[in-house]
Amino acid sequence: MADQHSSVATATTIVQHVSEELPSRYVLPEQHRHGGIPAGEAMPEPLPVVDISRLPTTDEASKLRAALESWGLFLATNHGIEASLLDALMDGAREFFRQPLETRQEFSNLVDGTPRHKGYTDHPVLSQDQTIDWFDRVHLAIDPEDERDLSSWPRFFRDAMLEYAGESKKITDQVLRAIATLLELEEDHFISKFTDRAITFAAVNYYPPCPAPDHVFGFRPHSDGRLITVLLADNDIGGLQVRKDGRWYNVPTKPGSLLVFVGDSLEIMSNGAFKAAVHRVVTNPVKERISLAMFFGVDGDTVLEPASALLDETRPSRYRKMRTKEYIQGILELYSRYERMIETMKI
Ligand SMILES: O=C(O)CCC(=O)C(=O)O
Ligand SMILES: [Fe+2]
Repeated sequence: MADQHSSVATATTIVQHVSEELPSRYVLPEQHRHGGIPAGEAMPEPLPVVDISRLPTTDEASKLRAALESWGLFLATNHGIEASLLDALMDGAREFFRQPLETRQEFSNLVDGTPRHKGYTDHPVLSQDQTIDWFDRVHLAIDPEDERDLSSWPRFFRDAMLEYAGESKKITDQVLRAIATLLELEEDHFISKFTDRAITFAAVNYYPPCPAPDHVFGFRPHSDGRLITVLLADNDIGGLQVRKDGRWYNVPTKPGSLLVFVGDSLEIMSNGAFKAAVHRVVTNPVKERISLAMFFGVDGDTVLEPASALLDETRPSRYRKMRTKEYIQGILELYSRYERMIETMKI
């Protein structure tokens, strides 16, 4: 999420020392508490499932449309990625987070004390008085390729991650082709924007057990900034929730499948036809949880704006234009105040 991180003790470290009392910087201000009830509701209908291998067919494309219109999120099946690769990623991630702090810090995001948007960190902190969420993460720059810096990736999941990055990009391309077709745009409308400077990031998230789940967020409510997020979520433990009409619903997982989210950039480019999924993670008092998010975005200089073919006199632009890098910077600034950048873009 953020480009800046602090060097304070991580949630993982804190949880080893604190059993009942939370350090105050994790404790949510009263107005942001989730009603003291971290449990979300069961979805009123099953989470839509899209068979990626059937996506070019109109049947499957209409399922995709329904999924995007109702939740901005769906479960992707038959995506072509071997279950063994997904398992290797999860196992590698789990192994990394089980290492002593010393080992984890070999991959720190700090270079001479200065945070970068790569490496191992506790939750992004923009100011010292901001509350933070109960998770640690490893950020990896995947694209552009010249920023990849493989030697700095934790060996525990390096090879699996590299393979997975390529495979999940194929899913993203298939989904974006189908979405362009649904919007009656050229099939390559979105993927033609993935130039060799396009940005792909991976985040490996770790939520340690939390002694007070109703006083913290695992990950505060947000939508992802890029076009598409492909998420590999822990099958053993829930916690991810999505918001719809002001209510929070538990997102189910399915072994072998992936979750695909619409991000803010796609919401803007589709002129709001498909809205970004607002989601959050709640913690568990006894179980740890791991997820792996792959964010696919356009390059920083690309202007985010609705596709011109979607605009005419009767369908005006519903969003202001902004360069991607400024948009992402805006997300980071508003994040500390629990606000969403996309709201400031609406006309
Ligand atoms: O942990 C999860 O399930 C979601 C993570 C997430 O929302 C993110 O990395 O942006
Ligand atoms: Fe997210």
